[in-house]
Amino acid sequence: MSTLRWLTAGESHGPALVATLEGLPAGVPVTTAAVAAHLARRRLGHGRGARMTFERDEVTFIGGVRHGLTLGSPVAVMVANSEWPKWEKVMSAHPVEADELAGHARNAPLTRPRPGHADLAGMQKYGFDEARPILERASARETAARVALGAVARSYLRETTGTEIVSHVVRVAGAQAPPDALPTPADEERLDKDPVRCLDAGASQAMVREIDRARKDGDTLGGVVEVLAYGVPVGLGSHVHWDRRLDARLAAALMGIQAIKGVEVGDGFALASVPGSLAHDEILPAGESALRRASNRSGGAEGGLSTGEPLRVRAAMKPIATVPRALRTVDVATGEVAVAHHQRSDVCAVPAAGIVAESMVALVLADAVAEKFGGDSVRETRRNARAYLADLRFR
Ligand SMILES: Cc1cc2nc3c(=O)[nH]c(=O)nc-3n(C[C@H](O)[C@H](O)[C@H](O)COP(=O)(O)O)c2cc1C
Ligand SMILES: C=C(O[C@@H]1CC(C(=O)O)=C[C@@H](OP(=O)(O)O)[C@H]1O)C(=O)O
Repeated sequence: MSTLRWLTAGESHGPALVATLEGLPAGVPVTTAAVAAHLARRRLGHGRGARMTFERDEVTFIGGVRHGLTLGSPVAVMVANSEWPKWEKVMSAHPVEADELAGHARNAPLTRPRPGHADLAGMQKYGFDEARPILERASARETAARVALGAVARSYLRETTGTEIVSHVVRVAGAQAPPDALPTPADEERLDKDPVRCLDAGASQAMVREIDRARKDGDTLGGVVEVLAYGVPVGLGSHVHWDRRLDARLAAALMGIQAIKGVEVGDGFALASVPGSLAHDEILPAGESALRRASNRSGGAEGGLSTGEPLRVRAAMKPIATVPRALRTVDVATGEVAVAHHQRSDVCAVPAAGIVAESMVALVLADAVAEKFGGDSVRETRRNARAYLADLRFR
């Protein structure tokens, strides 16, 4: 049940990714520069692989935007893969011999499925005898399309409810940020400059060291990202049905990111080990017609509804599955024991996953805002949101 509908298409080494977003009102400011800026943030982070250094994301709006504003029609955006000419033969309909590829053996059938990837189960399910047709779509290259749509969703949120989203890395393997280092949107520039998007300098250096050690050891790492949304109005989502709960929608969206294996809302798993008297956020008066919370352990969501406190969600990423010190597998062409296919890969993509997580949170919140406040123009949505907030007995 969604007010906004969105889809992506495209393969990792295909000509382009495309994404559409339907249901936004007219008048949302959207520029290629703003989308490109978020795509650039997604490419960064200590531990990213060689591909990030030479490939470029080329953004083109092909529908729904005119003179920098949405029209109310579906928004369609294309992110071209600048490496396409090098991959055209590999991806072409007619297989070519490996030696035609100027020394690259990339078109050799990938019959040694990589543990931790969709390779093996995908080949079995879709009836392929090699992994290429599976890995092309399973690849996290697809997240570029989501970040492009996320940039549009962020602009809609900023214009209608003033909501701003920021993320940071709270863990890379054994290196952890201090629990009190919560960033605000004012920290975004600093975070974007940090090699692992961590506010605490000591923790950031420890994370970089972990990544360098893993690279040296031919290994890979995962970690945890946290996304915060400030200025979320009270009452997004609903308690009335499981699929309308804001926390459930956020969890599904974050779990839908490649390699995310766990999601927490607020204090999440830690709440399971404390008594109720230390688990909730007491409600206190704050003047005549305002209330405040003594804490924000809930992460801004109670009973499937936003509380008006900052929204706080975390996502745990497993280590990159293409491990240079290649894992054991079976060559499905021969049935022989083998090592998994490996050419190049990220060592750690946790900072990039943070940008993708920001985008998913933006899309979920944009959907919940569109559902609650409606409107065919941004002005109408903003008016509806302000009228609702002004009418609350307590703020
Ligand atoms: C931003 C980002 C970059 C990634 N880069 C790589 C990579 O270079 N190599 C790799 O093997 N996996 C990479 N992954 C993870 C794989 O796509 C993912 O582990 C794989 O699809 C299987 O994960 P799943 O079990 O969650 O589906 C990346 C994930 C993200 C979010
Ligand atoms: C291209 C991106 O990420 C890719 C995600 C990815 C994977 O297996 O998920 C594997 C790598 O690509 P390749 O197999 O071509 O080296 C990453 O570079 C990107 O994020 O834009």
